[in-house]
Amino acid sequence: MAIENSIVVPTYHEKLNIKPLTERLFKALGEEGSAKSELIFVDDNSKDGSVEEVEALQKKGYNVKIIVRTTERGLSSAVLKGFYESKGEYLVCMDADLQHPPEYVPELLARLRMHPFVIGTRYAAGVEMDKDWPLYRRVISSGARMMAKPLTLASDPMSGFFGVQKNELAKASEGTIDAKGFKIALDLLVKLPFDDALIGEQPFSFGVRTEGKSKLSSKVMILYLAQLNELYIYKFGAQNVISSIITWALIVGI
Ligand SMILES: Nc1nc2c(ncn2[C@@H]2O[C@H](COP(=O)(O)OP(=O)(O)O[C@H]3O[C@H](CO)[C@@H](O)[C@H](O)[C@@H]3O)[C@@H](O)[C@H]2O)c(=O)[nH]1
Ligand SMILES: [Mg+2]
Repeated sequence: MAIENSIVVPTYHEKLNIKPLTERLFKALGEEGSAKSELIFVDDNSKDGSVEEVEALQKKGYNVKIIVRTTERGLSSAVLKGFYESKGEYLVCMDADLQHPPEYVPELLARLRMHPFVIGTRYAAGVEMDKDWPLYRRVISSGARMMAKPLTLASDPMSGFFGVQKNELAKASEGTIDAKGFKIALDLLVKLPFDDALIGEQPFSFGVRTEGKSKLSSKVMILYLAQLNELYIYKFGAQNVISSIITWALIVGI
């Protein structure tokens, strides 16, 4: 059966999460869904046994592969690499650490048949934030979300769980997608030409990381501000940055 769905997972030191993620994902997809889906890990040379873990899963018959990068590092560029190497038309990005529970993937894929882009959102009725997520991460996340409001209507543009149709990805002008940042969903939401009204949303409860550590450090906040600056200029033009900041201030009620 032809591959329709490609699930791309950036990894750095995630050996212990690879097997449970693969097993839970393909179980959730079921027999028919699994036959038309591939799972691609894009690893930045972790050298922690992730490759061997994937090889063992391949021997068990799972359609999974791992791309190991040795000359590049970074979450967004890893995701883009996976997208460009994928066979499917329906692309999903998710984290390895099970904070994006694989059981939501079939629903997200179904929505992706009807929307050019589907954002996994933690800000919806009936879902909740990981209770172990520290207060400082919640505060930063809320602030970051507010600052992105003028850029997109998506309710959780900071999310690392999303889907995009490959033909939409191909519409990005050459070299515009920023592979340096780590908020790849936000970048795509701003730069792909689809209308905001067409964005689909997949509510999900943010899970708890039980193996390994978060890779995102405080430096990420500075990178995010730089990314926001670039996106404001991209969307509103350099001369409009001041007025868009005023718009933002009005929106968030400062
Ligand atoms: N290849 C590669 N993968 C990376 C890198 N840095 C992180 N990753 C992978 O990217 C995924 C997310 O990293 P975490 O370290 O688990 O991030 P987090 O602090 O939990 O933040 C996540 O949730 C936030 C809230 O939704 C998101 O904003 C953020 O993008 C990320 O998805 C994991 O699978 C991790 O291994 C890197 O430099 N290279
Ligand atoms: Mg995580």
